Amino acid sequence: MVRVGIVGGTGYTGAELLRILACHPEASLAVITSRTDAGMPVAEMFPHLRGRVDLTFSPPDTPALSECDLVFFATPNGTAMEAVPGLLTRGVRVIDLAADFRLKDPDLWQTWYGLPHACPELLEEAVYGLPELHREAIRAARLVANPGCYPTAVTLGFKPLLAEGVIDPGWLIADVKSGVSGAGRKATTGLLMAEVGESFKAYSVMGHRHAPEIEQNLSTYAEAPLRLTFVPHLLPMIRGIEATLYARLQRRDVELDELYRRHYANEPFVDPMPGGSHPDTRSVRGANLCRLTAVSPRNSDVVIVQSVIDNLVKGAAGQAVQNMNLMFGLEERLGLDALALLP
Ligand SMILES: NC(=O)C1=CN([C@@H]2O[C@H](COP(=O)(O)OP(=O)(O)OC[C@H]3O[C@@H](n4cnc5c(N)ncnc54)[C@H](OP(=O)(O)O)[C@@H]3O)[C@@H](O)[C@H]2O)C=CC1
Ligand SMILES: CC(=O)N[C@@H](CCC(=O)OP(=O)(O)O)C(=O)O
Repeated sequence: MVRVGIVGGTGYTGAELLRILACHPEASLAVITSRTDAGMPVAEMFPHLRGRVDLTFSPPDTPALSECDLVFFATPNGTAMEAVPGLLTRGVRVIDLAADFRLKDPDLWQTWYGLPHACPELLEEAVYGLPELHREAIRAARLVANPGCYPTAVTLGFKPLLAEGVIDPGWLIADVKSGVSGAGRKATTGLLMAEVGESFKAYSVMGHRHAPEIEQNLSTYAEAPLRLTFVPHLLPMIRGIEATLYARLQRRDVELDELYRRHYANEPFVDPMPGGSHPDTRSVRGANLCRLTAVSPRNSDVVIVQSVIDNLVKGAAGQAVQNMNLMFGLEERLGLDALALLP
């Protein structure tokens, strides 16, 4: 059994970790933290866990975290980096669901996250936790940086085309939409139902912190400098991300369905659908899955990729458990077999 701790257990990704881990046959939940709700039984805050999780929230400075095999940080950006060095020293492995260890360049991190990195010496060691890119490194990692939700959908969508030299890396567009749970559980006026309901908007069009993360992922596969336009949108729904990706073909001798099928043939959590199908967010709601498809409309040199995930599952907690399975030599699918919820 893997003895697991969760820092930040009252947010949406923490709650999603609890939902998945409560049914995981090889994980034993040992500690879960909250500063605001320390002392409260978990099942009182989250009644769907009654009878399944018999823990009480502890403050995040509890020494019990040091006795875990693995600690997940489901906390705001800039939190994990303060505690991670101490945990690693005590032999505890860490998966951070926030962005603290995702970017390799500490100056770039400071530019986008607004504060100096507390432990830049760990950035090189940290493994970016997208199993479809770094499976072998994740198995051996002490510290995994779980990807952002938008970068998961966009990276998995563009990667086959770049890796096989099919598109021009100098002209990539990612038009991506997210449900409001992507912004977390904290009270924010802009996320009230009366603000987001019956409305739809783009945001951070001048630059979003996920752009450098996506560029870092995809640059490895690009033969020339990568130029990405990334525009996120907020949708009046709760869960889900849909990424519509555009690129210019630089080769026409490629059968896109075959390319995606071959590229993801051994990936348990990526489902390449036939061209002409339209993956929708409800087909992945609650599931640890990215569904995608690529087409090039007739007489056009543009390829359009559609990629969908549940931001809280393949975009966060599900992917984190997939990484845990790899790190502890468990079957990669363990605890992650849930199908999507329909409707
Ligand atoms: N929501 C999503 O779809 C995704 C989120 N992420 C990332 O995952 C992380 C968590 O996101 P999410 O669950 O949405 O966030 P929430 O805002 O919903 O929850 C944050 C949690 O962290 C705790 N917390 C806040 N500040 C601190 C602190 N200084 N020390 C310890 N605990 C703290 C909070 O509890 P308390 O204040 O009581 O301690 C709460 O439990 C974020 O970095 C987010 O960017 C990544 C991918 C997708
Ligand atoms: C809808 C919405 O607001 N989404 C969030 C992204 C959530 C996330 O995954 O961001 P991290 O990199 O911090 O983990 C945003 O745009 O800030």
